[in-house]
Amino acid sequence: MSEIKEQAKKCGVLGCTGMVGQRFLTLLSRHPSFKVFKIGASSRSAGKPYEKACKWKLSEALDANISKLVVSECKPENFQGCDIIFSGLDSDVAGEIESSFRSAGFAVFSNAKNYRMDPSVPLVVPLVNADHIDSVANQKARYGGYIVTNANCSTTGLVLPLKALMDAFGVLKSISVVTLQAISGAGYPGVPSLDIIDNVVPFIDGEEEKIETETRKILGTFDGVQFLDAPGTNVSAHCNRVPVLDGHLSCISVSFETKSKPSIAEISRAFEKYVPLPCEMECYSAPSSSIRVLEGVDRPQPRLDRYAENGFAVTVGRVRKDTVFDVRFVALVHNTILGAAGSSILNAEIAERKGLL
Ligand SMILES: NC(=O)C1=CN([C@@H]2O[C@H](COP(=O)(O)OP(=O)(O)OC[C@H]3O[C@@H](n4cnc5c(N)ncnc54)[C@H](OP(=O)(O)O)[C@@H]3O)[C@@H](O)[C@H]2O)C=CC1
Ligand SMILES: N[C@@H](CC(=O)OP(=O)(O)O)C(=O)O
Repeated sequence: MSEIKEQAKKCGVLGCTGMVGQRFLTLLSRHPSFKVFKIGASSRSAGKPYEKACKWKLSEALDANISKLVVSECKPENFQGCDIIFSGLDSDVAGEIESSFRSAGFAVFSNAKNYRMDPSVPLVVPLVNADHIDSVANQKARYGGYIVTNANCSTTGLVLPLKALMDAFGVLKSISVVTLQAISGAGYPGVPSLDIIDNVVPFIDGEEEKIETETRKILGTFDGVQFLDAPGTNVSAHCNRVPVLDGHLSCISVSFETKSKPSIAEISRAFEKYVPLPCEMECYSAPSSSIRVLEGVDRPQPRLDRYAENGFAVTVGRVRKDTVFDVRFVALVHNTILGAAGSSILNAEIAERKGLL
């Protein structure tokens, strides 16, 4: 766009018409140093102005300049001049397209599942394992560019409170999580209305496996060469789709390996005191408080709490003793903000601070 300032990073957004793509454009439209420069989607949308190509689903109106941009096909040559590529691509096509952008030398920040468990690609929940971004030097040497992935949206809402507990009390032995996931998580048009209205669907394809495996990589370490899974961290997940627009709620129970079990007050304090790296670095999108703890007996709730810290925090409530595990609580994450586009943007802010852009 013509008004892009000299010092602003020019951003390309792949998958711009989808639920995550719409969130990218909204968040980037008010970003002080990242500006939308090119947008891409499928050949069905390419060649059309964004306002014609996209079925806009967010309550906030989009910036008029962005809505007039013409959608391109997702080919690296159409994104020349971009400093950052954000991807909200469907996973059926993300693998090949993102790899072509990496080979063309771009820094790609992806939401898709394709490369999350790749041993050379960091899986970064920015409020949890920002240090894993350092590993992109290895990809740069091999491919010219690099891919940084962020996690499955439910995984993101889980690992943030788990990381606070790990830092405070050591290895987490066993974790049980039961999710209640919003329909925007399934993309657009997503779950048929006849399936979800007046209903709960107790199955989301592949979701439980992703939560169980991604959690160990994210809570693990990067030793300069490879990613090492966190010890313990045995996760059992049940996933359910519920008739909520945005916001994934999780009921979580945790057992610690340590014999001296922390009290409920100590656990609540560990959530509140947790300060992740992007907050220390004062990244623009970092929340002032990354885990918000609520006292109300019936909180958090998606409708009331999903926009805590502009959607960049996880809200925790009902922290209490468990009769089988050591502690149980409820956590809420905004699935398309911290659970998707917002985390990609924070990852790019971290990469910028580290001189990797
Ligand atoms: N929704 C969420 O809460 C979360 C989603 N994710 C992941 O983020 C990604 C995007 O999700 P979401 O926005 O919900 O999905 P949507 O289905 O809403 O959007 C998919 C996007 O991919 C584009 N696309 C589809 N086929 C092609 C193609 N052949 N070439 C180029 N572009 C194509 C679509 O463009 P067009 O309109 O032209 O078809 C659209 O822009 C997925 O990988 C998803 O798994 C991750 C975490 C959370
Ligand atoms: N499957 C998630 C959203 C998503 O697309 O996740 P992933 O990128 O891990 O497939 C949901 O339905 O809420």
